[in-house]
Amino acid sequence: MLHIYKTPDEVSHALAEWITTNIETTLQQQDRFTWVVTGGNSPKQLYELLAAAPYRERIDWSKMHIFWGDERAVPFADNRNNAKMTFEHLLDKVPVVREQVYIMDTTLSPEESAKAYEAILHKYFGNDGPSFDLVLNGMGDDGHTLSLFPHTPVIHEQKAWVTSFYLDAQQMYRITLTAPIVNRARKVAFLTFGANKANALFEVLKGAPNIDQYPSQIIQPASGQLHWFVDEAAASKVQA
Ligand SMILES: O=C1O[C@H](COP(=O)(O)O)[C@@H](O)[C@H](O)[C@H]1O
Repeated sequence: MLHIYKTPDEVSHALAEWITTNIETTLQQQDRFTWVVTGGNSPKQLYELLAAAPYRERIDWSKMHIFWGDERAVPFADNRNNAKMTFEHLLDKVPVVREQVYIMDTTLSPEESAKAYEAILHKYFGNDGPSFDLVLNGMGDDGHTLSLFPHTPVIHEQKAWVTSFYLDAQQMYRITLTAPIVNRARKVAFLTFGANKANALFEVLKGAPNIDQYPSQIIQPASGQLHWFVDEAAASKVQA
């Protein structure tokens, strides 16, 4: 489902409301909510909104269990670290239970970190694999999501739940959930805005299948819902 709003500000507000309502509704039926958060720049305003009234009070943070979709293999103190950004804009400001926050450990080697995160998921969800209540994704200008970058083998990973690889273009290791695990989620929401994403959004939603060029195309929940929250600038080619 495509949700289009005029400005990035409106997108962030609408998504804050949507996420909060989802959490409230889900927690009427179960006692925990598992949320995979995204990194990058796009979610900063959304996270600030969720950390403030009225959303902060509407969410039962004691029942929130937080995971990451991907991580840049840099120390936690590095500004590029996705977990650091999430703490600064959201988690440090809400009464989340620290033991229910599962960061990708970048003190380990990328390979060990991926294995350790997979072990965490096995322990938490059992061997059948996770089925997260919500996965929040971003999409880069190049159509990547999570750390599934164009023309990288991780796009096709079927066995591992979490994997790592060296991203030549950024001279950095990445750690990422793989597509099959994300596609088991009950709901996946993309947050995407800005004219620089218009081409990728068009190709992902309307273009011919080409997951190597536009990895976001691979995110198709098997039995869950897929939502795109975008602004008019990002949607300009889709709407034309
Ligand atoms: O590198 C990354 O980029 C994507 C997209 O970020 P955005 O700021 O352009 O929305 C992000 O979803 C991912 O977590 C991050 O590692």
